[in-house]
Formats: sequence, C-alpha cells, structure tokens
Amino acid sequence: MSAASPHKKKHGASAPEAAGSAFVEIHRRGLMLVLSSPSGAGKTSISRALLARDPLLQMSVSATTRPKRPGEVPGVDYHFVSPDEFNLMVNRGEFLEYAKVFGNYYGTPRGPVEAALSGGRDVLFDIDWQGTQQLEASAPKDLVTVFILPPSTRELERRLHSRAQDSHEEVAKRMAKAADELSHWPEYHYVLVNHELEKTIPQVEAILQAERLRRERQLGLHEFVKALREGQ
Ligand SMILES: Nc1ncnc2c1ncn2[C@@H]1O[C@H](COP(=O)(O)OP(=O)(O)OP(=O)(O)O)[C@@H](O)[C@H]1O
Ligand SMILES: Nc1nc2c(ncn2[C@@H]2O[C@H](COP(=O)(O)O)[C@@H](O)[C@H]2O)c(=O)[nH]1
Repeated sequence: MSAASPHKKKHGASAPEAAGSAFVEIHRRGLMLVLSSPSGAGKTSISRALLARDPLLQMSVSATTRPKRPGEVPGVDYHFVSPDEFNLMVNRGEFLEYAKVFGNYYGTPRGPVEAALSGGRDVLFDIDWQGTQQLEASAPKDLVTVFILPPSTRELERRLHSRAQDSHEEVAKRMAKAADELSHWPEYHYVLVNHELEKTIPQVEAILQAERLRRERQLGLHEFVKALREGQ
C-alpha cells in the first residue's frame, strides 16, 4: 500500500481527520491487564518481562503499607506509605481499588491509570482477587484478567523461599493463604500454569495482542469501513 493510499491507518499523535474523509484514523482506548495468583507464582517476573518488551504497556504502581523489601525502589515497585497516609488516600477517593492482603493494605492509585487509558496506553496490574473483583465491578469493559497457577504447591513454596526476600514466617503465612487464593481462578478470563517463564511470557503477550484487536476497543472502525465501502 503506498503512502498516499486512502486506506492508510494513522496511529499515535497524528492528527485525526473527519470520518468519511480520505484518511480515517483507527485508534484505541487502552485496556487494563490484570495478573493475579497465589503469592510467588510469578506475577512480578512476568510483569517485568512484558514491560521490558512492550512500550505501549505501563505498570500500575500500587501504594502499600507493607515494609519495603531489600532492592525494592520506592515509586517504581510500590509507593510505600504509612497506614495514616493510606487512610487519607482512601478518604480522598484516590484509589481505583484497595484491599488488605497478608495483613497489609494495598491500593491502585486512580490518576495514572485513567490518564494512560484515555491516552491509548495499556496498564498492567499485579493485584489480588479482591482488587480484581472491584475493577470488574467498576470498569468491566476495559478489563482483561489472567490468573497464574503454579505447577505445584511444592514448587510454589520453593519459589517463595528462592526469592529470599521474606522471612520463614512470612512465607508460611503466604502458603497458608494459597489454597484460598487459588479458589478464585474461575473468576478470571484466562488461566495459565507458569511452568517456565520462557513459555508463560509469550502466552501473556499473545493474550494482550489479541485483546488489543477486539472490535469494541478499536475506535473509528465504523468510519473506516464506511470509507472503504464508498471506494476510498
Ligand atoms: N516459571 C518460573 N520458574 C522458576 N522460578 C520462577 C518462575 N516464575 C517465577 N519464578 C521465581 O519465583 C519467585 C517468585 O516469583 P515472583 O516474585 O515473580 O512471584 P509473584 O507472583 O510476583 O509473588 P508476590 O505475589 O508475592 O508478589 C522469584 O524468585 C522468581 O524468580
Ligand atoms: N488488591 C490489591 N492487591 C495488590 C496490590 N498491589 C499488590 N497486590 C497484591 O498483594 C499481594 C502481595 O504482594 P507483595 O508485593 O507483598 O508480595 C500480591 O498478591 C499482589 O498481587 C493492589 O494495589 N491492590
């Protein structure tokens, strides 16, 4: 197709033109891609790989009252806040969703997500089933949810220990909750078993690529096809 083709699709910052004119823009509202799993199944590892490979994807950085782990960077991994600060944010309506997980509070700041979606960028969430249920209630059309299963309970425990960032008590607390968290898999659109990251990462990428092409997410299709049917 030549640059002068009347069917040329324009993306990103190019100026939209009126529907039915020679050039009709197809653009897209961003989507929210949620990863949930029992602690240690691999959400953080998968998220890092997706973000490194996909410039249209940005991470939702949660606020949490949990203490920072060694190596975690404030503002990158989490916004680490006190319980009082967290309460203030709740009262000011600053969270899209929030929940108590393993004895600490975690919440998704609303502003960056809304800005990304309206700018056509996709947002990746590493949140638990309680947060996913809240997003499902408030923004079902923008939501794509993926539940990550570990290959076995023994491997889940091995991964939690191998991360070497939580105490034995903390690992025991998370393992004790795993069965309960696993019970939520039927609430998700997609379910994967994370055997090897080399296989799981392309599977999640495939979900993202397909969901981006859903008819409902592509804005301007009616006008584009109308122009095609008029022979433009
Ligand atoms: N497919 C895999 N095979 C082997 N090890 C893995 C795999 N996926 C992740 N891991 C390792 O398991 C550990 C836990 O992974 P990760 O931190 O990504 O889990 P998580 O689901 O984000 O946990 P949490 O919910 O506690 O944040 C890490 O040490 C990670 O390197
Ligand atoms: N509902 C929410 N859950 C969240 C959020 N941020 C993280 N999480 C979940 O908490 C646990 C523990 O995380 P960790 O970093 O302490 O290991 C894990 O299941 C996360 O998915 C959030 O904003 N809302």
